[in-house]
Amino acid sequence: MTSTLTISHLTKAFGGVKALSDVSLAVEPGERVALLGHNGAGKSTLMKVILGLIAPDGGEITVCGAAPGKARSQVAYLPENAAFHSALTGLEQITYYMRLRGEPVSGAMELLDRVGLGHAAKRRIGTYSKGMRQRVGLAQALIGHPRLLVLDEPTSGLDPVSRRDFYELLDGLAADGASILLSSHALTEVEARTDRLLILSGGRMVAEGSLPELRREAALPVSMQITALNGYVTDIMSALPDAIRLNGGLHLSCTQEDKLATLARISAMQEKVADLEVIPPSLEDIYSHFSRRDGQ
Ligand SMILES: Nc1ncnc2c1ncn2[C@@H]1O[C@H](COP(=O)(O)OP(=O)(O)OP(=O)(O)O)[C@@H](O)[C@H]1O
Repeated sequence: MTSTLTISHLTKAFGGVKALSDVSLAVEPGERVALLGHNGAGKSTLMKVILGLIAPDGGEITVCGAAPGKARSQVAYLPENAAFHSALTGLEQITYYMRLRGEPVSGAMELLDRVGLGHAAKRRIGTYSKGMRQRVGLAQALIGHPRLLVLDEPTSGLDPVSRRDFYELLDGLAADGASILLSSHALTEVEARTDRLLILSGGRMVAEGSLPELRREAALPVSMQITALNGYVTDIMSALPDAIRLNGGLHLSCTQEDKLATLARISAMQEKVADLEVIPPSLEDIYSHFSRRDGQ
């Protein structure tokens, strides 16, 4: 299978600021990849290089088998705050973009239906909500069946239902073979809705993989919340010397290696335990772990 996007050893500096250092990655057809990173990590710079808007200082990049910019007709971009002319209707806006891209405008209404805007197609964009404007942006990005969609924080400012609808649309595009690269600060959301996470920190790719892979690599401690049956707190604390009293229960943190042995010790006291909750490290914990590792 030929990758839709391949990047190897990419570097880009602005004056003394290294925006990208030795970044390598590949995105396959049908893959949904999330690009995470703190403010200034290099996400927008990477997207601009992919789109051919700025040239890298070093390294190699191929987009749909061509140099960035050469494959523009196969690449769609949705900026974080897509701006539209408020006096145009949704239908006029999409028709206009279709003409610019040399696409038959007869498909404009179908495209608006696809992003859930059919009912408002003939209303001025100035009367649209933020979520509706974001859908216009997505409809515009879908013109011409792009093979790669580059989306800059596409769901920021959207309500939960609009976010879910948005990701369902992306799922359909990915199922049809499109590759999706989206940046986000909404960690929990991308954990559930993408295939792979990339974490940039200070211009370097500090982690890459599915959440279970990153979780394993980070090997962060697991938390356990134990609720003792009446009168047994002291017994449990003497059997588990690392446990502390917290929020009316007992809290224990142990390494991934010790997890099963600790669970076995708790289970041996089951007549004294009312409840046990095992809390794995959150995506925020994993994200901070990798970002910190790079000195952030
Ligand atoms: N045109 C430019 N001139 C000078 N410095 C720049 C330029 N573009 C980006 N930078 C710097 O490069 C670094 C990476 O910026 P970039 O915009 O790629 O980060 P980002 O991860 O997209 O951040 P955010 O989440 O805030 O959008 C930052 O230190 C930024 O100040």
